[in-house]
Amino acid sequence: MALPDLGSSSKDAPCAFCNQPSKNECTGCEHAAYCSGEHQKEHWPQHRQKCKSYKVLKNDKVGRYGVASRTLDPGEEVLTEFPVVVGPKPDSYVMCLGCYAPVDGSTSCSKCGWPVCGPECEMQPCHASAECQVFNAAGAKFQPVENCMDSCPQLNCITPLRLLLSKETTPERWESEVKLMEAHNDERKDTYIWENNQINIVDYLRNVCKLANRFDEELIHTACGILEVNSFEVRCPSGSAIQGLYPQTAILSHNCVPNTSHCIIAADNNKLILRTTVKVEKDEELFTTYTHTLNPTLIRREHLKQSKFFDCNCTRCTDPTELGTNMSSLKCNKCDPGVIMSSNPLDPAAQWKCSHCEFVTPGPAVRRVFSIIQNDMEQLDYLEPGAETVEIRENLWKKYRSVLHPKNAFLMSLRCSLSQLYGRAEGYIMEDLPDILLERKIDFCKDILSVANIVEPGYSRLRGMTLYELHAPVMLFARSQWRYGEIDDKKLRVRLEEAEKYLKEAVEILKLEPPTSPEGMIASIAEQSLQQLHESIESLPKS
Ligand SMILES: C[S@@+](CC[C@H](N)C(=O)[O-])C[C@H]1O[C@@H](n2cnc3c(N)ncnc32)[C@H](O)[C@@H]1O
Repeated sequence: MALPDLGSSSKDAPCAFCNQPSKNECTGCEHAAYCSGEHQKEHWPQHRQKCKSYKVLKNDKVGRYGVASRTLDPGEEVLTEFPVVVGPKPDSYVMCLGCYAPVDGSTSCSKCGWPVCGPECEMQPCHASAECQVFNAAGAKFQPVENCMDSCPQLNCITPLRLLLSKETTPERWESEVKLMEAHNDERKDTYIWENNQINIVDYLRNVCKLANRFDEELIHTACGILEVNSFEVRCPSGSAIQGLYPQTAILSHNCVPNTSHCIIAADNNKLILRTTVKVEKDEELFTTYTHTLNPTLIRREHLKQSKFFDCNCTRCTDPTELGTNMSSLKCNKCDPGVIMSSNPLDPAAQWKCSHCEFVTPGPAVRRVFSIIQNDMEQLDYLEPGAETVEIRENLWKKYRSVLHPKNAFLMSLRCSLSQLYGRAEGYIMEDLPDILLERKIDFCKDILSVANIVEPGYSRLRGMTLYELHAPVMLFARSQWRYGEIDDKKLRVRLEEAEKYLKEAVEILKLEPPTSPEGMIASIAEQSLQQLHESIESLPKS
């Protein structure tokens, strides 16, 4: 652990731990004092757990934002927080209002008639102490839906209503945290979402639910805006994705290269843990990402503008090469080595130009190409896992590799899914993969890491998962080559040590995930594999 970052202070306050005179003051919390010398080593780790690792500042560009109040190590916990509210996202399918599992509408709450799995779920406080009472008192009925997999706008009022009710039940938290959150009402007023909210949420709550005396129109729209701009996705054990409002974490600004990552522990009342992914120096800004890092700049910026109402001008967005990754670039079909990039990535209308020939094309034409690819990629989400999904992705790969730069973000997304399918999909399980596919999986993982090291560096889930995917084919390919006499014992050891290095780092990253999450479960499998791999390396003849 790094030694303390102590500010020099003229205050002669006693050490917070041993009461001896001290001239040191923690630069993190600005009030605890430390003795110097020997005690420092002992007291610093104790203090580190108590001292707030970030502070909140404000400027005209972003509003509130967070900075590190001392140097933070990679993977260090920045904060933990419980949500003010959780509930369905807008336009979700019909789900139980107690546990959020998908339901078909055949079971409902005995008190209000809205969808729940059964008696246990209707008693869950999130439902029983919130909307259930309102619906019951007002006689607001849930209208049966024809197809339970379709989006159900009736549920759109649930989370805003829960948030509004929290204003009455926990007014301190509303006053000190929620009220300060950005809702972007002025920008949202002209959107179709605002119009839909007016009907499905504002009018519904005020008229059908008879809440007009408790919540005015502006307040309801503000609650909707706070959720739209600030909420995080929460994955439920049932597989449903819902939303949660975490006011401290939501203070962090966006950057397309984040230096933090968070996980949410469903089994611990949806507790969120925010950690750094890389070393963050004192006074450096803490960033999260509001969008998918494996998207090209045009798509990321469009998403941020539409959903969070700002133009991202981060270093990655400003650079036509996306920090040298070429994640936005296309191949030139007029010359061989040419790479096509935007002449101004902050302007969607700017010309895209070839780096080698005279070819130019307008930004909107590139956007149309991206739309076609996005559409193809979205179809992949509806495929059942199986051999066919490998082939469909490989075909898309072939289709786009002549158009896109090899490191383009869309090809990276395809690599991500293929790297996980090779070794798991039907007909492609790890033990049966021929060497050529082991090598393909290795190449995919290495390519993903080459961009992940830049756009999601350090302790990121993307790096952790990719390192885990990489270790197995490296190990199996080495063994296969050794078996056929293509490499000797010495080379085998080198390769297995390489696999061990990947696995070690994967464990280090993934063990920070909740043990019951998919990544946390992989961490524990990886830890066992690491032990076995280590033993198998130890048993090799030493040269
Ligand atoms: C989740 S909130 C972040 C906290 C917010 N700054 C506040 O004061 O409550 C998201 C909003 O912060 C602002 N914001 C965050 N990151 C930004 C960035 N990189 N550039 C400009 N504005 C940003 C935008 O107004 C955005 O809608």
